[in-house]
Amino acid sequence: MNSTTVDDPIVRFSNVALGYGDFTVLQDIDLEVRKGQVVAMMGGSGSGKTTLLRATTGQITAQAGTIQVFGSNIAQARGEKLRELRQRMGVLFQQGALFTDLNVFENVAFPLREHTQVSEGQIVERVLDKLDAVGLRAAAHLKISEISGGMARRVALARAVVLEPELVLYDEPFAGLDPISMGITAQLIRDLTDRLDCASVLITHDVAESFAIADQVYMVGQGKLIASGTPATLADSQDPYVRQFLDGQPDGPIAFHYPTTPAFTKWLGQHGKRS
Ligand SMILES: Nc1ncnc2c1ncn2[C@@H]1O[C@H](COP(=O)(O)OP(=O)(O)OP(=O)(O)O)[C@@H](O)[C@H]1O
Repeated sequence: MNSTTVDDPIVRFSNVALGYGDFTVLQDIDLEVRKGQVVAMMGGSGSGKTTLLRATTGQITAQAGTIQVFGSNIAQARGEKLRELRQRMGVLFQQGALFTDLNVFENVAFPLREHTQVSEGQIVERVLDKLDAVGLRAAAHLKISEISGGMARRVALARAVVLEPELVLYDEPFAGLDPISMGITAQLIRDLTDRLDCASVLITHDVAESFAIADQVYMVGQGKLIASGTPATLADSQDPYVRQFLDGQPDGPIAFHYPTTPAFTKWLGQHGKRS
């Protein structure tokens, strides 16, 4: 069994192609995520960010190339091995749905009760510690209906890290938040990464928030990796795609039209038309 050493990246994509059926969304992807890093994976709508996240968790397998997570080829991991790899990851989904019939404390305690045998005393300690990290220790007793949307996001964040994962994946962590909550969430992600010494991957299109906390940025578009580097390097880039994305310009190389896929061509053919 492979296992990571200090120098190994936590996630490594080598010449990876990803897609669905005969539709390839992204190809020639090389990327690395290392311990202690916050890595932002950015790109326009439909560019393949969520697809990258699904590939990292092993929900989809690469059409080409290899994806290593914690030193293991995720495509070859099955059953117990896949479960073990996934237990080392925390995922914060965009709709980080909380259990509305449980209070804040019980929501965060849930993964501990499900996946560990730790004592009740340990549960109280660990849950309060994570709630403290997101500034909600004193909200432990509240019902989910009694907290705001921004607070709910922080509870979901505490729940995503309560098992102290080595890798945390955030799917659009800033979506739908007001500017202040966005800034707080970004800083929380940075602080939690440093505090747990884990790696964090953000799937996002929010430039300001992710650039403020990321060590490394990967930008996807036009079916490939368009740019990678530190936020400062990307901010200086003159690449037209990078500029259009960072400056939010409506006109530029980023396509407005959804690309024609084999599945669409087939569908069109069934309607007596050609693309
Ligand atoms: N299950 C699926 N089956 C077929 N095609 C899919 C599937 N999921 C996503 N796609 C396609 O893959 C491409 C990339 O989608 P993805 O969700 O990864 O983009 P994204 O960058 O996360 O977009 P957004 O920011 O809008 O959420 C899109 O063209 C999408 O239609």
